[in-house]
Amino acid sequence: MVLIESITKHFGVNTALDSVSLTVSPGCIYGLVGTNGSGKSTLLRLISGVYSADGGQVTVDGEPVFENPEQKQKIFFVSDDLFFPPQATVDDMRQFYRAAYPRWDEARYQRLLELFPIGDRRKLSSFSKGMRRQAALILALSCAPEYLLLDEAFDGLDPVIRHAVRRIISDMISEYHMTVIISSHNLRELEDFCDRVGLLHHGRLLLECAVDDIQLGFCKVQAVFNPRPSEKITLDGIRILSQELHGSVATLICAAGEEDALAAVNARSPMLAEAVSLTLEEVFIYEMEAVGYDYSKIVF
Ligand SMILES: Nc1ncnc2c1ncn2[C@@H]1O[C@H](COP(=O)(O)OP(=O)(O)OP(=O)(O)O)[C@@H](O)[C@H]1O
Repeated sequence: MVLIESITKHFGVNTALDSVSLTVSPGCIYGLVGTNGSGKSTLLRLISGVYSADGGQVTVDGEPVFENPEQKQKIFFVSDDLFFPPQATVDDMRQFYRAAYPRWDEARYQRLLELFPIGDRRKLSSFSKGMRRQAALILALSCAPEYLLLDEAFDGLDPVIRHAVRRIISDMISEYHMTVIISSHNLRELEDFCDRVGLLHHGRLLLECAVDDIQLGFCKVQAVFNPRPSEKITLDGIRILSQELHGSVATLICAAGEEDALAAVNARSPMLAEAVSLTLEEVFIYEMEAVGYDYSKIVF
């Protein structure tokens, strides 16, 4: 289990993470989403023990990771900014990781090389961006880590490879009791892939929930009012993330399930009201608008 308790990280005067707490349960695929510079990579680096925290603590299975080589053997971090030694081939990296990770799975490595035939004798520096990503993922999965941390790791992979990698990871979770934390801006992909998501903005955790609960926790209600409301609509006990009024039709984005939101809207006696669920991407955009991160009205 990954336990993050009130973690804070500063870079000079810049606060990259501000008292973030969350728990990632074993066997979970946890998606980290957020605006650019919101602290996703910093959080992954703290979990993997690359950085030490300035406040709070991160533990993996009850132990800190920073300067703890034994704990680090359980964790594989695929950075968004891949680094390989300039002359290295995939085979060189295999030898390096095989020595570093006790659960290295040679049969899986060979199988992955057959599936993704990038060649293990060519210099990694001669690979395309997508091929380098494939190499990093082949090596990461062959290490069979207990905790796999992926920082925008599917970036640059073609759709077929992305799909294949997602399937392999899902299979490995049960086979190796693996836990995955992945950051990405591809919310559609995370929605299909993850069990839970955390939404970061300016170093703070704005939202944390199970992906299945998004449908229970958010919806869009469209309602026709006659007469047209003269003021902003408020609903008893329901947070409205965004609202628009076009003529007599109001569109309300509510932080509530469809049933509760409809009941609250119907209490205002509209002529007609209906609710639809939201995607993760819509929840992301409306939550961001609610905290002033709103580019929707910009016109060039
Ligand atoms: N090594 C560093 N030195 C100084 N500042 C840093 C460093 N790493 C991150 N930061 C700052 O910390 C904040 C969070 O950065 P981070 O890379 O964690 O964001 P992110 O959510 O991964 O962003 P993106 O989605 O753009 O990749 C940013 O303001 C960034 O400038």
